[in-house]
Amino acid sequence: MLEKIDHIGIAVRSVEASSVLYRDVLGLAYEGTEVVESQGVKVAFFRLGEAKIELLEPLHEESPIARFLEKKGEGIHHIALGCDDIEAWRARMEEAGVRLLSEEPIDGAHGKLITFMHPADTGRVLLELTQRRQQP
Ligand SMILES: CC[C@H](C(=O)O)C(=O)SCCNC(=O)CCNC(=O)[C@H](O)C(C)(C)COP(=O)(O)OP(=O)(O)OC[C@H]1O[C@@H](n2cnc3c(N)ncnc32)[C@H](O)[C@@H]1OP(=O)(O)O
Ligand SMILES: [Co+2]
Repeated sequence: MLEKIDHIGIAVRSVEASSVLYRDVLGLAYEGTEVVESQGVKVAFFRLGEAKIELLEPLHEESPIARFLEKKGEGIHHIALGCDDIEAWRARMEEAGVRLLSEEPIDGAHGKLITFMHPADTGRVLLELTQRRQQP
């Protein structure tokens, strides 16, 4: 089943600059930054209850976040839904005619498995499925 809204992804030009609002003004619990080369991003997480805010800064011009910033500027980028079985949810979404943006689940931040779905099939909202890796 879907468990919660895991995080809201926000595209920013500078994680440092945007952290002032979420950490210092809003007082969200800062959980540090992480570079995820495969996605061409540096991310910072801020916890609020069960959900998090994920700030995403592009590492280079080919990053999907760089393209987003170029076309739309800073703003909400995606909604990530926490699930218990990402493979089952991938199959369910495909059955519903929603295109998946990767052949397999991919490595996300915090060692999670993630999958994105094409926004054209989800009402122009980029949705991400995220699942904790099964402990060995
Ligand atoms: C570090 C991992 C972390 C985690 O949580 O663990 C992450 O969240 S990583 C986040 C960054 N990675 C990704 O976003 C990967 C998935 N994204 C993609 O594959 C692309 O960005 C894609 C396919 C969504 C868009 O690709 P691209 O920008 O090259 O295509 P277009 O600009 O032509 O856009 C096509 C169409 O989609 C609309 N669009 C693009 N981005 C978004 C968005 N974030 N939300 C909603 N809609 C979006 C764009 O407007 C175009 O639609 P159109 O009607 O033609 O305007
Ligand atoms: Co995300």
